[in-house]
Amino acid sequence: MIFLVGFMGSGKSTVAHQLSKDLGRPYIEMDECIENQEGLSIAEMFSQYGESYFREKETEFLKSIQEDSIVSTGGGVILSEENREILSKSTVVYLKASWHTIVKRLEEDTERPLWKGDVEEKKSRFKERLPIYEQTADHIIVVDEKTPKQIAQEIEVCLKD
Ligand SMILES: Nc1ncnc2c1ncn2[C@@H]1O[C@H](COP(=O)(O)OP(=O)(O)O)[C@@H](O)[C@H]1O
Ligand SMILES: O=C(O)C1=C[C@@H](OP(=O)(O)O)[C@@H](O)[C@H](O)C1
Ligand SMILES: [Mg+2]
Repeated sequence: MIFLVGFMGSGKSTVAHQLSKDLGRPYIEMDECIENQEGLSIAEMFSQYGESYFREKETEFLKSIQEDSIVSTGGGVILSEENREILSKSTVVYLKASWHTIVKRLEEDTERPLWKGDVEEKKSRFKERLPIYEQTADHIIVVDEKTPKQIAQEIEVCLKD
């Protein structure tokens, strides 16, 4: 299993798709699978049942993955110790994006419930999470100013090491 982790907008979903094509390996988009299982969008889960409900579903899903695949996680997957424990049994690749890159990419976003409102709040979430991504990762790929194809190629190189 290869887990892609990183902040919202770092490109986990985009790069998982690219990497899957390049390596000819299946990929799993966690957020989408949870949405399909629940029959609700993530935004609806947050507004109807709260963030903690989504986090429970995230952990349940993580535990249920069987197929050896490339997994695009949600940005908050590293928050729980239990999740980090599961990730630590596989290869974890952190897509490291600068704050500037994240803001540029998510400028138009209206889907992500934790990418809303006060910019300082969003920035402090970004800063709080940075060390956790770094501690959880086996490999760190800086993604700023790179195309998904370039990023996938860098990942392929470090997976061979
Ligand atoms: N390497 C990249 N260069 C430019 N834009 C990108 C890149 N990777 C992702 N994006 C764009 O950034 C946004 C967030 O990407 P996404 O893959 O959904 O990130 P994540 O899953 O980490 O939240 C999307 O609009 C996507 O098209
Ligand atoms: O960072 C987070 O806490 C979240 C990130 C989202 O996924 P992306 O990282 O793919 O945007 C999604 O799981 C949910 O909105 C919560
Ligand atoms: Mg995503």
